[in-house]
Amino acid sequence: MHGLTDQLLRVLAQHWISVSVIGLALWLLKNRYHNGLNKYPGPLVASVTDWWRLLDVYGRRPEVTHRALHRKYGDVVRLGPNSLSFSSPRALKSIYGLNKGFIKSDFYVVQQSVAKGHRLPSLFSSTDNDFHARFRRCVNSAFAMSALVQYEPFVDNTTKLFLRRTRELFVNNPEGCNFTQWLQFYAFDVIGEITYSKRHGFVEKNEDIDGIVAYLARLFLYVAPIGQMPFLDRLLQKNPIYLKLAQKGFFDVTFPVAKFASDRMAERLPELAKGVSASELGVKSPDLLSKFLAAHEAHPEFMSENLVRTMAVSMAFAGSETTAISLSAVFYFLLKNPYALERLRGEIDEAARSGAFADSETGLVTWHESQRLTYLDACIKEAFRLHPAAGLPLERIVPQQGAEIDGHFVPGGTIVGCSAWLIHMDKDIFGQDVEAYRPERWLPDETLCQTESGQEAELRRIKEMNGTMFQFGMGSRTCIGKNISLLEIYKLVPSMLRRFEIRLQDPSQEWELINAWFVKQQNFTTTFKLRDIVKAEGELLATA
Ligand code: HEM
Repeated sequence: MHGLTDQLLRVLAQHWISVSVIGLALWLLKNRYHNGLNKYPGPLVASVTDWWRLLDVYGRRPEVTHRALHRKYGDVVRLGPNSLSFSSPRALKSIYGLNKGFIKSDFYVVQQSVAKGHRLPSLFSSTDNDFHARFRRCVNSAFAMSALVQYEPFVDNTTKLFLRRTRELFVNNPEGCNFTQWLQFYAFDVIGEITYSKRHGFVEKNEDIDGIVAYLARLFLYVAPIGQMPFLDRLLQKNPIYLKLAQKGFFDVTFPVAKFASDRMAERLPELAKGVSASELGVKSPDLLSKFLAAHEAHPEFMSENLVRTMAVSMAFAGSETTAISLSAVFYFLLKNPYALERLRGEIDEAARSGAFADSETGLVTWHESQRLTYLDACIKEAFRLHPAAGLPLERIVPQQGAEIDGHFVPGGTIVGCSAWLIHMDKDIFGQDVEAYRPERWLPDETLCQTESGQEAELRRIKEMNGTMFQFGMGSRTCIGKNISLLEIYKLVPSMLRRFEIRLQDPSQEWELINAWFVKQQNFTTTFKLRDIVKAEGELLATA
């Protein structure tokens, strides 16, 4: 026996290079034929190793690659040994439909934050469906459409401040404004105010408070590629040795937003324990933190203080960059398409003249007022369609028994996903000119509405487009903050257009995109001039 082992070791020592090459070849072959996924087309290298997709995402424009691959290979593309991308809206219900048993992949685990060496699964990053369902039930009502009325005063405060600061800092300033960053400052302050009744102070100071924006940008640049091979995270940021040392207090890498959340909780918890009500504490209208704390009181066995903190921090993580990117997209496409800007401004001015807006001093538009602006709605939807914030497939793992997706049986354990960057390009749903910015696609075509059947067909077409939009995800993990972000966007865009003449500093310049999970715009510099706010006709007569 010993003789045989010695002989084997001697052969290995002599031929280690050939043995390694054969081992590697076998491993690559195993990957290639894994679970029978070799029948799906895609780049050869992608089928044998996840390094292909890691490097692609590291290149910062994976959505461009994904589009090119689907154009070449069709509706299903293999992006890794165990990973498939689906581009047809037909796949959405199978993957994201309720009670289908799919779970989020480890891509999301890489996004879990760590506090004192312990991982903190959040509503966003948890891969446990039962934990998620319980968590979501505890906090869902805080995000309902009916709760929006309570948050509008918070959004109003920050929006008025934003309008004032834009005037002070950027009107007639030849240096222009880094608009994406400025909108991100806005989104951070709104979320701060809605969550804690307190802003971080980005807009007041026009600076990246505590380096939060820069921290988030670095974080996403890390999680996007590393999330393609999540085991690397256990060697890097979530290395067990590092986590152990952090538990023992050798490091404290608390994210500045987590510190802000902890400080606000520390202000409230002892007082609430003494029976002091939120309003006595100066919380004007119920903010998100007071709702999360109420959930903690109602379900102390589940909704721990830690979960309250995690939820508060998630608001900034999930709700600032995404909203700022979407706002930037709305403005950018308008500025690049003067006919659309003209038409939208016409709609807003017309509404102002007819007395549709209560405020003619600051230019602020209420949520309710914004809902009557149909062309505004079309411009926002078209920007969402052409520039969805999330730039990667929303990965899910197929349940053990396998599943039928868009006519294909996919074995259990396979990672599958759809990206809004592909879904929104479906010509059958959105029209042959999907590449073009055309807000009119969201409005009934008057020439086709001459007959009742024509009108019905137009309404059906628009309903189908609305039902296919994927910028907020779908199903049980759909964006919980959707209504809050819509509140911000539908108010800010018309308010800014009433108040300012906004121009691209260099009209010929295109923005640059960086897809680090969220597709952030760079090089989007604008200039501002003050506009006279259009007043209601009745108001003009009264002052004449
Ligand atoms: C235009 C702005 C926004 C966009 C485009 C957006 C996009 C998304 C998407 C695509 C998902 C689903 C991710 C997945 O299935 O993998 C999601 C989930 C989520 N979003 Fe948003 N989001 C936006 C604004 C917000 C805001 C303002 C908040 C907080 C106030 C927020 C909080 C969350 C949370 C907590 C989740 C996880 C929900 C769950 O798994 O139950 N988002 N968002």
